Amino acid sequence: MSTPLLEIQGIHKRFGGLHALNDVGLSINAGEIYGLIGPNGAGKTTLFNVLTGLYQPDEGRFHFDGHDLFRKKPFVVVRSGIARTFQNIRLFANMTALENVMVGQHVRTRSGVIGAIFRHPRARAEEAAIKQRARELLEYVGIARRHDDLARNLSYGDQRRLEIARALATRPKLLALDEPAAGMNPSETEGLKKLMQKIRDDGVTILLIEHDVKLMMGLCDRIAVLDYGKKIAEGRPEQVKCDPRVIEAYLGVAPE
Ligand SMILES: Nc1ncnc2c1ncn2[C@@H]1O[C@H](COP(=O)(O)OP(=O)(O)OP(=O)(O)O)[C@@H](O)[C@H]1O
Repeated sequence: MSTPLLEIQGIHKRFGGLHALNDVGLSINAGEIYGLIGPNGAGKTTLFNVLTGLYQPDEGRFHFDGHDLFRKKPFVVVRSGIARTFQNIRLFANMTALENVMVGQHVRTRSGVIGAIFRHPRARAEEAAIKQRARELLEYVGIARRHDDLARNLSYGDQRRLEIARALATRPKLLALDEPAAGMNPSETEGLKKLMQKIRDDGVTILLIEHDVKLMMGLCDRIAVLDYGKKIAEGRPEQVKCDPRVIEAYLGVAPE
């Protein structure tokens, strides 16, 4: 069997007396769309924050693509190939769509943000390449026509797409999406589903938090279910939706 792209074991995260993640382990294979579901407060975003270096876990093991990422800083995690979006959109509201994506690429440039500001010749050449790539990414996520618009003027669905473009700009192997369909109408959600499938088909593994159970069941290869900080089930969608612990904790009734 091939080595998983991401493997965590025995992850614990406590906030004072609250045990937000309690012995959580999972492994994600390259090329999967892996879903994370669970009731509000189950620990899903906390797990994302641990996986992206925003929170330091108290215990556990965390390996990604040959790197030991346990308690590593966010920039180390990004450079190792994990990018994410946030539950509450975090764009640079007063920058254009194009500029938002260009910022995402600076983690991979040789001259970095400072070099770009002082406009060294090498930085200028890099900047042109970055701009070109940013245009391609906007095209890829389907919002090329909005490249000169300020991020705050984009529709909600387009802002979500822009966040994905910015995350892809870091050239991730794993893209972690925190509730990307929240607030979307059914046709926007359908479009987003197609975009996620395209991203996966182009070689990027996806870890996804979503409350839209229908979307998750139709999209994910495997799903893990968290409840009160513990993983209570994991498997293919059709297995998970019939699991009595999942029905009791989360689904209430079995979905059709
Ligand atoms: N920085 C923090 N300080 C204290 N408690 C926190 C912190 N972050 C999360 N928690 C708590 O940890 C628990 C898990 O929260 P988390 O946001 O991970 O849940 P979630 O499954 O993502 O929920 P939702 O579906 O509502 O987004 C909650 O009880 C939350 O209040």
